[in-house]
Amino acid sequence: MAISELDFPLGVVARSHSDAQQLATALAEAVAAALRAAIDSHGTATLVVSGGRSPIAFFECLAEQPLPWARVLVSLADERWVPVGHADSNEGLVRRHLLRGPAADARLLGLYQRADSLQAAAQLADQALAELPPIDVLVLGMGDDGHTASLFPDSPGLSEALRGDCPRRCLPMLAPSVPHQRLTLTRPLLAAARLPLLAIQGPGKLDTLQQALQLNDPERMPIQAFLRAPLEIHWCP
Ligand SMILES: O=C(O)[C@H](O)[C@@H](O)[C@H](O)[C@H](O)COP(=O)(O)O
Repeated sequence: MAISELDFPLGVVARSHSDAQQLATALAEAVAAALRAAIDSHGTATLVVSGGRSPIAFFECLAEQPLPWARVLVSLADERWVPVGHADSNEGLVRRHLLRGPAADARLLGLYQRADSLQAAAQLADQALAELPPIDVLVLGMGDDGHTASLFPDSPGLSEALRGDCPRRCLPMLAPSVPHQRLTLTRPLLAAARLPLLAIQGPGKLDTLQQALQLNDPERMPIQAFLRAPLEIHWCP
């Protein structure tokens, strides 16, 4: 199946790339162009990215893009509740693979803080996110189960996080995979991004997208909440 065969809502753009490196390069160029436009428009740019395994090539391409990086604030769509030095830390991933070269001048607003509990850590992240300007560019990933950010099906608190009027910016979540304890930005914050992008790879994730479109139930497949204009999907086999 090709992504062009999926029936997305009006305004959702789907782009297909020959391989992961082509996707990473095209995504980096699209994000850099949007960041430049944001800086031209209002002097700064706010970029929110996801973690996981697949963004590394994208981060490394984006880091080399020429733009006034000191005017860019980078934050995270979600975080594993582990110290930044932990191998599973999304902040650690961004610091290693994105905040380097020209992009080393960018500022980073991380989500992880030590706390007595995941709930307390989510409160601290929620307070820190009060400083986050409106998101200019959001890059989401997606799991085979239809999760995005750390909005996981069956996680306690998912319904609250998916509310269109959720008063929290960040909530605690539980993932089925380790590390189980996660922090996620909530639907209102993510859905308000000026340019939302979804980067996925492989036929399995096309199947997941097709299921999400057919189910039309964000509680069962949270990605569905974001399959709407002006989402731009980048996919490769
Ligand atoms: O912290 C995380 O793991 C991510 O934010 C998560 O939402 C990720 O985007 C998906 O799990 C896809 O991960 P891959 O791109 O590695 O498949």
